[in-house]
Amino acid sequence: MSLPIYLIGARGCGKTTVGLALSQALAYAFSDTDYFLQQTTQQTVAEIVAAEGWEGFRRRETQALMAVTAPSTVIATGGGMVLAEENRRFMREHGRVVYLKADPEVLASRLEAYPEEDQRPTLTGRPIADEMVEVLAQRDRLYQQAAHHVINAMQTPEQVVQTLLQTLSLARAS
Ligand SMILES: Nc1ncnc2c1ncn2[C@@H]1O[C@H](COP(=O)(O)OP(=O)(O)OP(=O)(O)O)[C@@H](O)[C@H]1O
Ligand SMILES: O=C(O)C1=C[C@@H](O)[C@@H](O)[C@H](O)C1
Ligand SMILES: [Mg+2]
Repeated sequence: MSLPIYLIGARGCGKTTVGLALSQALAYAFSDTDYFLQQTTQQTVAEIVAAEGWEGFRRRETQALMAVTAPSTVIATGGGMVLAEENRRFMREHGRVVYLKADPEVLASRLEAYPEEDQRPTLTGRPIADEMVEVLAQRDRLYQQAAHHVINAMQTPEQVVQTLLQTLSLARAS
């Protein structure tokens, strides 16, 4: 059995989209911490945050990360998973961690096209483009710190999957 692969990065970088395709290419299982939370609570992110605040959501997110961790699994994490040092350490110790990195303008244009506000309630109260700049300014360092590999996520999903496959097999060989 192989170590889990954790995909990290900001909202819209493609963790869910690319993660599912990568799992199929590797014949791995696929889990998504946001989806896991939605299924286990029967609530959207927006509903959890309204009831328990972001603090409550973050607590649940840490539990979700541990619950979905399993061998031969691609795990799409929530965009804020790296905020807790505990989560960064857990992922690095239990698997391979890949940061899907993209510029804020690219992320904002993807999210403006498909906001999915139930799953992505505002983090700052500011327009998406401004929020993305602010969030990346705060988190880029944390994504870099947590990651074993950094991948350019501003390619088509198919290209991102190919880059991931190459990067992960090179990593295994070295
Ligand atoms: N490489 C890509 N090129 C173009 N569009 C993409 C790419 N990856 C994802 N998208 C699109 O961007 C949107 C967000 O993608 P996705 O839900 O996979 O992001 P995410 O990283 O899982 O975000 P979140 O942190 O909110 O869960 C979707 O509409 C998806 O189709
Ligand atoms: O970037 C974030 O903080 C978030 C990203 C989403 O995946 C969800 O986990 C939630 O909307 C929070
Ligand atoms: Mg996602």
